[in-house]
Amino acid sequence: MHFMQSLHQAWQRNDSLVCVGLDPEPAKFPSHLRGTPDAVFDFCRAIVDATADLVCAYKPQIAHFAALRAEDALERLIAHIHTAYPGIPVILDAKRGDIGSTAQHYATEAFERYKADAVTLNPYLGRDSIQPFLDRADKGVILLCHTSNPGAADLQDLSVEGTDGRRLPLYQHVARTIANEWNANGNCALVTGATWPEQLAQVRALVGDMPLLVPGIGAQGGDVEAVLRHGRTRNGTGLMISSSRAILYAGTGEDFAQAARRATRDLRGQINRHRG
Ligand SMILES: O=C(O)c1cc(=O)[nH]c(=O)n1[C@@H]1O[C@H](COP(=O)(O)O)[C@@H](O)[C@H]1O
Repeated sequence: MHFMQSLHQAWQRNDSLVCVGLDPEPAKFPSHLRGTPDAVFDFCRAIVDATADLVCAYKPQIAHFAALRAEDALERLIAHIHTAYPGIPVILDAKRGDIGSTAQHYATEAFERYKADAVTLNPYLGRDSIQPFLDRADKGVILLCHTSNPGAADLQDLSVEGTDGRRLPLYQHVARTIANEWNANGNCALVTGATWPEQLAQVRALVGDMPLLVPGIGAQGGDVEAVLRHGRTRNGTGLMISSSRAILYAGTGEDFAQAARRATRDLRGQINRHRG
């Protein structure tokens, strides 16, 4: 199924805009799992099994697996999500971006090796670096626009001259260019951090109903109410509100997966109260 189609269906079916980020950090695992041979997979699978009816997507972050030499666990985890919970889209958070010939290999990595439904990308190298992904109409192409970190302002807020000759912040030029020129297949989405609600509102105004991936809730302190007020579409969707640490490490004992379930359910409830 197309990423956009499965995302829309998951929003409805699970009545949820919550995306659970899968960012394994073994030092934070409960002690009964620490040091066991397949701890990364077992931890993440338990989180998925405890939350699959509460989410609109999962977002494994590739460096968290690669740094642990756990790419094999990532492959098995994504396969598990597809088999056990068909229709829940998997976003591979890889933030790739390279010249076209290399980008082709990154696309193969994301979609053929890992079988992700969508991937996060850095648009900085320009359209030809993204084209191999845009060409996959069935896959989601999620481009960084205004990131959640404090340093987002260093470059993304710089004033540039747009194609119409008027000046605007770089992130708005990125949003406009992607919405008007790169989204011919309707498979693009943008990353806009929850920690920058004003910028989120600007992006929403520029891109219509395009889905926005919004990290920065939970550990980074973003405000759920502000995200909904500035980012939701007219039908009260349009957002993948992502949280990793606040869900994964909500509990530290043998019942960590149940604690993650409670944290996910609470976040879904908080979001739904502001969906309008
Ligand atoms: O692309 C992302 O997912 C992303 C973009 C961004 O602007 N900020 C951001 O935090 N992320 C990712 O979202 C996750 C946030 O994790 P928590 O702060 O623990 O919820 C991490 O995996 C980040 O790499």
